[in-house]
Amino acid sequence: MILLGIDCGTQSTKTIAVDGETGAVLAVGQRSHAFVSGLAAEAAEQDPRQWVQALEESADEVMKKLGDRRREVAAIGVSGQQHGLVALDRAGTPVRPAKLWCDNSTVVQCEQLTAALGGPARTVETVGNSMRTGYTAPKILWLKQQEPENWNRTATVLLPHDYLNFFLTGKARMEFGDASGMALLDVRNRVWSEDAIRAIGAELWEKLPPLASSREPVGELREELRARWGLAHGVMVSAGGGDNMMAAIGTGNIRPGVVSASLGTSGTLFAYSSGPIIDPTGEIAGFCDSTDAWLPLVCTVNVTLVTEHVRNLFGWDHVRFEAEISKVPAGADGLFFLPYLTGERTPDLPQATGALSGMTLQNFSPAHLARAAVEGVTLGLGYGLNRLRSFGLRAAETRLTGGASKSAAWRQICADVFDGETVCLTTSEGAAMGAAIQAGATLAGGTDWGEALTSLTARCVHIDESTRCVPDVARRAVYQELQEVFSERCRPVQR
Ligand SMILES: Nc1ncnc2c1ncn2[C@@H]1O[C@H](COP(=O)(O)OP(=O)(O)O)[C@@H](O)[C@H]1O
Ligand SMILES: O=C(CO)[C@@H](O)[C@H](O)COP(=O)(O)O
Repeated sequence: MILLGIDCGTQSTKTIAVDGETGAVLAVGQRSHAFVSGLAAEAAEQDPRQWVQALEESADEVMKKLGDRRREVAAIGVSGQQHGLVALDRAGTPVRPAKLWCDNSTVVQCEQLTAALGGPARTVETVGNSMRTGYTAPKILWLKQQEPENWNRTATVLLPHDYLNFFLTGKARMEFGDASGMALLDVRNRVWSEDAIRAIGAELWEKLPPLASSREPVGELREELRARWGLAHGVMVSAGGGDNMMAAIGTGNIRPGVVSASLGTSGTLFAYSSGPIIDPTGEIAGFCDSTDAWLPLVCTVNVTLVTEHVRNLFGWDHVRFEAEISKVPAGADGLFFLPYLTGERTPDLPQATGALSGMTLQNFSPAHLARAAVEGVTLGLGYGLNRLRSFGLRAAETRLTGGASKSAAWRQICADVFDGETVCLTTSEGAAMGAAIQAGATLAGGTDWGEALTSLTARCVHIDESTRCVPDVARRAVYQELQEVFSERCRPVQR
């Protein structure tokens, strides 16, 4: 039995084929997507049709590598960047590009929705989350206010992974995990919040697809795609979920006592919880996971968007970037980079800008700037980790996944900043792996679902001991001091 996991991240879509018996990754395919260009600085959009093309082409690549074994593909799971607004017309065509999780153009709509729900505290009470520009509810209100014609043409509102499920099966549906990131779901009870929907407009009810358990399959793969990829009949598509929900599964974060961090375009830290975790400040997102439990999570927007920007400024490849940051000591000889190049979600600073300080003739160099950038974004994650820890969400080690977890120097900086060991899994594609595992559990179905999830995770998810990093006493002391400097300089917005 072969399971396909597809992860539509912000920068690319990856498809992996996993042997359901041995847990081995048999093939990987990847295609990039781009942001829409020429938008205002605070906007971030992508054309959902690019995701479809990237899915098709990355899956084509995987099928080619699988050869005759493609006939063993039994199920597909889809993971997707969270929160993006995909608005479809009656024919199932996007009415406009998708506004993404890192789009900060909805500050006004966040304020309006927060006021309509009775203020910040009542908002968190109602949906388990505060209104953040990253979430979907303010994007929906923005569409209604700014583009009424597109809003009137919108028949169905979906999230990125739901849209890909729709492409694969022809069925529009949402599941609890990704839906919890809309700030429209009462996350405690996993039902739509009537108050939140009323705050946008009653017509939204008709535009929301059915909402179901993350354990329920969406349907069967469409015949046209089955034939294109040369698969057997009856390939099942599972519910899938947001990329962090899927990365939780793909890093073995399906029981209490595990903390994972994803270093993708965004930085996220999350932990499985058997009950809802609601942070009155909204800094910890009170998300559901995609196994019908919960996934308290902290997300920072400025991670590889910042380090890639610096890397590109100097025209370095990743090997050179790694070498440059490795030759600068912890603390970058006093150069401090507050990394808010694109606003920030945690803390709630959607209109923040970045800052460099402590420059001297000695430290104002490309290598120092690169090191300070990595340190700045990692301190941003450290701020979030401390918040999770204050809610008792702790682990002996942090499991790292996502593109930047391939950097050994960055992994060590994480261990030193987090003051705890870090380790990677044998595949850095945690979200795609989680999607494949969820697909396998859904094949087992019914009362066997949980057991199948556990045994598949045991077969497929393995710690790579060669990547383990242990905090160094001297560097840890440097970063503890810098973590305090960081907390002083980032001031959350008071609403
Ligand atoms: N060796 C590396 N060192 C640092 N960053 C890396 C390395 N390899 C990949 N990355 C970064 O990882 C990011 C992509 O990670 P990924 O998890 O695929 O993101 P997403 O899912 O958001 O598209 C890119 O910004 C890329 O620069
Ligand atoms: O907004 C969030 C989490 O709340 C982001 O984590 C997105 O889900 C994008 O993920 P990556 O593309 O960075 O993996």
